Amino acid sequence: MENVFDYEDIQLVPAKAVVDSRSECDTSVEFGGRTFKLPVVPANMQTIVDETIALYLAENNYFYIMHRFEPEKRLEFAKDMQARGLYASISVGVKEEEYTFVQQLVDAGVTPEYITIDVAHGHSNGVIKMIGFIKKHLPGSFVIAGNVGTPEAVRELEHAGADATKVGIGPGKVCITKIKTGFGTGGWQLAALRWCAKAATKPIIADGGIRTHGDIAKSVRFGASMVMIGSLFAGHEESPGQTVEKDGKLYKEYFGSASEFQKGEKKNVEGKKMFVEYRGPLKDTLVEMEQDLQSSISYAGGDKLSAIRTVDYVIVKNSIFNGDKVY
Ligand SMILES: NC(=O)C1=CN([C@@H]2O[C@H](COP(=O)(O)OP(=O)(O)OC[C@H]3O[C@@H](n4cnc5c(N)ncnc54)[C@H](OP(=O)(O)O)[C@@H]3O)[C@@H](O)[C@H]2O)C=CC1
Ligand SMILES: Nc1nc2c(ncn2[C@@H]2O[C@H](COP(=O)(O)O)[C@@H](O)[C@H]2O)c(=O)[nH]1
Repeated sequence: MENVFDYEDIQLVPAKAVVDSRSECDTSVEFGGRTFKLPVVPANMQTIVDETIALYLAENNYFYIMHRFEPEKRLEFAKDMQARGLYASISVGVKEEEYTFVQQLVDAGVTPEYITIDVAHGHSNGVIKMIGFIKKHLPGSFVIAGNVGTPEAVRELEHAGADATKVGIGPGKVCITKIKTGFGTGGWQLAALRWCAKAATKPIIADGGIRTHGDIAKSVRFGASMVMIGSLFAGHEESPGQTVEKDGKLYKEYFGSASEFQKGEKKNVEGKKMFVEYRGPLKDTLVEMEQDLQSSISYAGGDKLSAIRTVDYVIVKNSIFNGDKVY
């Protein structure tokens, strides 16, 4: 693979504006038959999303994916969202009990609008089998499968019936997969996204490694329909992680789904726990993301998200921050 780069190595090249105000730019995206305000989804992790946040996001036309770490709550959650006239979007794993859970959904007559198969190594027979099972028994669900990091994996999961694939092995902020195993897309996530997107015939979710709002535009440029973000969503008032105070400053807990903390045991640990700075209300960040993306669209010379997909870019190799910090 030639041209290996990551988010900080790329700058998008401005084109002449066609709008008189950034507010004219439309950041909405169609994904799985619905239109959402932003091409952004908070990570399906226990310190990022809970029932309250999922409800807020669905009610306000944002995409969400509920995590799978309180498995017994999922059926009622899906029923409750649909009873409110909202879409249900849940996660599953691939172990035997997850087949029982999918069967429970079928027996209860509940078809979640979105089901995400959420495992570390998505290019596997276990995931292919689960895609087939869901597609057979809940054909109305839009199935997102991951995580993967190669075009072969994207093709194979699409071929198995996945409606979208999720790309990103190890670029996450609380990820230690790259250190513990030597594998993954950490350090070249944007190039991996581009590589996978070239092979994809269905939407791709870019997952992990987003450190600034500009990285959302870059993900869209390199083929993402949706961008999954953990760390930038961890520090909010509503974020489910614990709030702690240190030297008069507030922080929120953020831990990996494969951390010892999440698993409750030291077995195949590929994640860590950290604290991120408190950032205030979630809705303020969502508004700021929308405004920043509107600005990106205007720099792309258009008034819709699709304008970003074709802009020129340059490779600037790790130099754009020059020691500056964004937050
Ligand atoms: N995006 C990323 O880079 C990563 C994300 N994660 C997140 O951590 C959580 C836990 O993930 P995961 O451990 O997969 O979930 P599970 O513990 O539910 O494991 C899923 C199944 O896949 C098997 N499995 C896990 N890793 C591999 C592998 N490398 N090769 C073959 N089989 C494997 C497991 O068996 P067994 O445990 O016996 O091996 C198990 O049967 C998920 O939310 C996932 O998204 C974790 C690591 C990387
Ligand atoms: N290798 C691991 N990756 C993990 C773990 N828990 C979650 N994740 C992935 O990280 C992204 C979020 O990344 P961020 O850079 O936006 O913070 C998340 O969506 C998962 O794909 C883990 O324990 N190990």
